Amino acid sequence: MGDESSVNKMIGIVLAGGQSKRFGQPKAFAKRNGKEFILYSIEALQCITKDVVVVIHPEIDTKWLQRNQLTYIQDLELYQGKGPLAGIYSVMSQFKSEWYIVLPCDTPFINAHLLKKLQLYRNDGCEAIVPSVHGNIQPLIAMYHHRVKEKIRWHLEQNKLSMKHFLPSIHTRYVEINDDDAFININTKDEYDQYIVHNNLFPQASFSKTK
Ligand SMILES: Nc1nc2c(ncn2[C@@H]2O[C@H](COP(=O)(O)OP(=O)(O)OP(=O)(O)O)[C@@H](O)[C@H]2O)c(=O)[nH]1
Repeated sequence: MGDESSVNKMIGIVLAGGQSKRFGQPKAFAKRNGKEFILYSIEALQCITKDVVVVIHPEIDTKWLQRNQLTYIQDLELYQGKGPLAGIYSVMSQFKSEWYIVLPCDTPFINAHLLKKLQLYRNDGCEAIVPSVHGNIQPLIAMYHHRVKEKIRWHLEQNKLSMKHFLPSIHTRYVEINDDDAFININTKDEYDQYIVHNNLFPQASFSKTK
């Protein structure tokens, strides 16, 4: 991955460095239709780019990742525990690319079609392309230009870790997307029962507000 030119290159990032506290076990490996949640994210990204990096929590068992021949790292030590910005920065600082396309590990209804829509805006001169669904922005299902790397570092250093506060500091293009199910993320066992076990999707679905 490292020695190709970074121009026009796209790297996929799967954020799996969270603690899954509300879920009670690593939600990346919870399953929908027999398939791990994280694999839905990986496969959607693989439709866009062959270069996908998974950023894992230190306690995740890596055997599954190795079996599936996936590239994975942990958050840089300095920024561990600092949330999604730490994951994005950790990949940006180790894998060179022009653009990075980010997904969380807990959106098992995600699809590549949505990601392809975001890509259409990458020549707009913007630094981030972020979907909005019924007014809820989704910065963890988004694209970031390599230019924002140092700004992310600054936010990490200042402990300004909220994505919602980070986005206004860069040139962000918001894209309204109405594929409601694609944005469903699973945080709790109740949500797992509702969306996965009972397949109780939109219009009942509610979208997690970004921290
Ligand atoms: N690399 C990295 N990813 C993170 C970090 N914190 C959260 N994420 C990921 O960001 C996504 C959204 O995070 P949350 O929904 O809050 O997940 P979580 O932190 O595991 O869940 P809780 O512990 O219940 O808050 C998930 O895919 C997480 O794995 C982090 O510090 N580093």
